[in-house]
Amino acid sequence: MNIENPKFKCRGVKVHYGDYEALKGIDLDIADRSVTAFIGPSGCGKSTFLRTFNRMNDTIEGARVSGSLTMDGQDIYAKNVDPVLLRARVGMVFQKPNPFPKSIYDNVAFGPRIHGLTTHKTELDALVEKSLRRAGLWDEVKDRLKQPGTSLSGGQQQRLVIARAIAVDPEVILMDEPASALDPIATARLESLIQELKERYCIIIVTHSMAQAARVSDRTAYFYLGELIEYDATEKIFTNPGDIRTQDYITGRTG
Ligand SMILES: Nc1ncnc2c1ncn2[C@@H]1O[C@H](COP(=O)(O)OP(=O)(O)OP(=O)(O)O)[C@@H](O)[C@H]1O
Repeated sequence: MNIENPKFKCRGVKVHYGDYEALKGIDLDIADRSVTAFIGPSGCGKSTFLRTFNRMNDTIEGARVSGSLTMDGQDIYAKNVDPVLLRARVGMVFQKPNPFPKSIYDNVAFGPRIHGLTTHKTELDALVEKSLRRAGLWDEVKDRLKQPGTSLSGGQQQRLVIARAIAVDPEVILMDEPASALDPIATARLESLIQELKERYCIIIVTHSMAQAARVSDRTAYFYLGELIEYDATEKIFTNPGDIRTQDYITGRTG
């Protein structure tokens, strides 16, 4: 589908694990300030593809990425790109909330400290508060910032991890099945947060829940066996898919 001024442009993106071709040449553009969902049966390559956007596949032994992937027109696999800096611009939230074994405050302050984003304690305090507010967690934790991040509920921990990503001022947030460990109430909370965050960030979400993709995303990409089968407005994908394989998946005949 045609997207004006895309945040990411992927052309012929392949990923191999050793000899195994997990992604077979993906062409797709991702819009800024919107939510893009990746769906498809288990093993189709959604998570593998998600990890290409912040070079997390670099950390997996035997994984090899080829093709072209640009962010704001710049090749993110160019030799002069520092993956650590890239990952601050393109944050990631995983399936299981993974707060560091530190206080709530220190979880959020971690990135800004490493990247030297603030010079004074008051500035850091303000940044921690702003990040927690944006992640919709401030009111619940403002009186217990010194307690361990792991003392929070699963849904709160997931929002803490989002606050930690937000603290380094990213442009993109990648989410790999972020609600799969959450109960329905925490999931609803997370979904409404995603809706708020898209006003500011480019969000890409991998989800097994088609209902969730339908609720939160603007565009949906359907993958099958390492190929992109269909990519369109979410409403179109779920009401009138153009490919029989997409239709089989959304109606529960595949996967
Ligand atoms: N580290 C790895 N080493 C070898 N093969 C891998 C590795 N990670 C993924 N794969 C393989 O690549 C393919 C795509 O996996 P991936 O995890 O991206 O799929 P997925 O669509 O996200 O699946 P799921 O929905 O089950 O999480 C699968 O066949 C998987 O077995």
